[in-house]
Amino acid sequence: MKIFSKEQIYQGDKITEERQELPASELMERAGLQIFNWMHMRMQGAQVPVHIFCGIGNNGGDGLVLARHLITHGYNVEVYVVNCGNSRSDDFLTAYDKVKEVTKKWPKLLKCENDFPTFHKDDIIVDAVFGIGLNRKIDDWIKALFKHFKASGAFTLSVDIPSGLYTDAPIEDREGVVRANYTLSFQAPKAIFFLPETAEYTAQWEVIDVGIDREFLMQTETEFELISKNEVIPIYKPRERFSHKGLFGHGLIIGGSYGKIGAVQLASRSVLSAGAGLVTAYVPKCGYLPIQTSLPEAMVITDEDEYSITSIKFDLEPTAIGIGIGMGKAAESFKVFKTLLTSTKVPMVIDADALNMISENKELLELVPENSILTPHPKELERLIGNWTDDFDKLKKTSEFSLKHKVIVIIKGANTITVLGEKKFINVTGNPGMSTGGSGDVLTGIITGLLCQSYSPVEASLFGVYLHGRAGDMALEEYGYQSLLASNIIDYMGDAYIDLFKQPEQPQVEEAE
Ligand SMILES: NC(=O)C1=CN([C@@H]2O[C@H](COP(=O)(O)OP(=O)(O)OC[C@H]3O[C@@H](n4cnc5c(N)ncnc54)[C@H](OP(=O)(O)O)[C@@H]3O)[C@@H](O)[C@H]2O)[C@@H](O)CC1
Ligand SMILES: Nc1ncnc2c1ncn2[C@@H]1O[C@H](COP(=O)(O)OP(=O)(O)O)[C@@H](O)[C@H]1O
Ligand SMILES: [K+]
Repeated sequence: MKIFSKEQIYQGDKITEERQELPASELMERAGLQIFNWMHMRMQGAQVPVHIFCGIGNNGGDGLVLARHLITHGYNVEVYVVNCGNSRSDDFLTAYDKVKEVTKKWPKLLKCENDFPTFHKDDIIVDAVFGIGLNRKIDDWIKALFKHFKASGAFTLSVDIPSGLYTDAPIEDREGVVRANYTLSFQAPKAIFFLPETAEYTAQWEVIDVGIDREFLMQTETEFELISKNEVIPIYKPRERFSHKGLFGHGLIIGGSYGKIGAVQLASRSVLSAGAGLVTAYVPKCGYLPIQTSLPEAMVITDEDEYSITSIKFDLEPTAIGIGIGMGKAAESFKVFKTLLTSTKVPMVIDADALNMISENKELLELVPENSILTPHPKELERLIGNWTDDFDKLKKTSEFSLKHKVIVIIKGANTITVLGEKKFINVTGNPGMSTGGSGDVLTGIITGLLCQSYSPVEASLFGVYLHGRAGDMALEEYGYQSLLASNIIDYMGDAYIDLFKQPEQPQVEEAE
């Protein structure tokens, strides 16, 4: 699903109004009606007090249209206009007049803290103060209003985005943002719903279809894209009846050191569970017995050294290589890693200590083969690209890094983001149960296994991250957040594959009437 920028959303509105020859306020009417339908379906006429807080732009206008429908359907509604300036939008004014036609109880004007109403924790707050048009720091009294919402404990529904968040920019004041229990976002979610510094304000979200021009939606290229089942199904390569293991590649996992052989076992097993035909683990001598015993399906090549990787010599032609897990950063390991980078042409996943070696010796970046996949967690990313001021700065610097070195960077975490040049793909699967040692090794193995099966580096990255998270989500149901282990993610890889075609995903949009 595409994620549009603020400018693209305004452009989409304009194009839609022109192409569909819409009367003024029609999109706002659709927006308000859709939100009403959403609430009406859930509330079924319940007389819970609904407090609707409207700004003076179009977000506030949406709130007024909603208020009008709730009032005409007999709901218990209080409407407030948060008087934050003098520039009331035309559509806001139209919506305001229409509310006055259906009730004698006019919206209450709020100008300062003394005007704040009291509400009960069982009431409902609708936040239609600011949408994507927020363009500067909010006044202290509006910040106090948002704190007042939070202190009430009432369920808070935000229209389009939680008020106080910028659509395409970092947060300014963490207290000056509405904490929404639910956000109904028009046409597409916003990138801020998924970034570490802003995701907490949108506990749950849903998309409302206001009927933006389909051609515009299809043809507009976006910087961000959300990757869920619908996006990965077209990537999946079905198996032919007469296929054989030779078609599915041979993965080579290079890593491990004394006490960290398990990482290679996890990654190698993941290569196979992702579907590769063969896997070989390249480990120090001390890894021979553990891997042969715990993973009979794998082949093992050992280094000359007992405890760490000091020479990478193999007489096989791997289809893809995953390197770095549990490898350590010994001087010899660095030397052979450098040699491998200059000599290999096969697609590569570079993780953990291999990333750290690059960070400590930036000249290695010149040698990293084009389209290699780097899989840093945030700490490893910081070592690679330097520190950042906020999420947007981080993504900008990662894009620059990706463009400069022609690599794919997978920023791991909740909502893992795959960065390919300017483009950012946000993954939706995965859960905090996966915050456990070894789950990154599993991801490296899965992506290596997909590269073995002729998935392109970008396909392997997106599909791998999706499957890894999905398997983690399915494992969660059996193990729970605390007890989930990295190896459980591998156990559920089969279910994650089967699940792709099990139930078609329900579209996350409610059709416009
Ligand atoms: N396709 C769609 O997505 C559709 C979108 N629609 C809706 O339109 C919304 C966008 O509407 P919008 O452009 O009017 O902006 P909005 O968010 O109401 O805020 C602007 C107002 O706030 C003010 N203001 C700003 N910052 C401020 C501050 N710090 N402190 C105080 N004031 C501040 C600003 O004042 P000004 O800068 O002009 O002085 C202006 O008055 C969008 O989120 C969605 O809800 C639907 O109606 C139709 C389909
Ligand atoms: N809260 C979370 N939600 C979703 N995925 C998570 C979460 N925490 C961790 N993960 C995933 O688990 C993996 C952890 O990787 P990493 O930190 O490298 O672990 P390790 O080094 O122990 O193997 C990443 O793929 C990350 O996206
Ligand atoms: K809002």
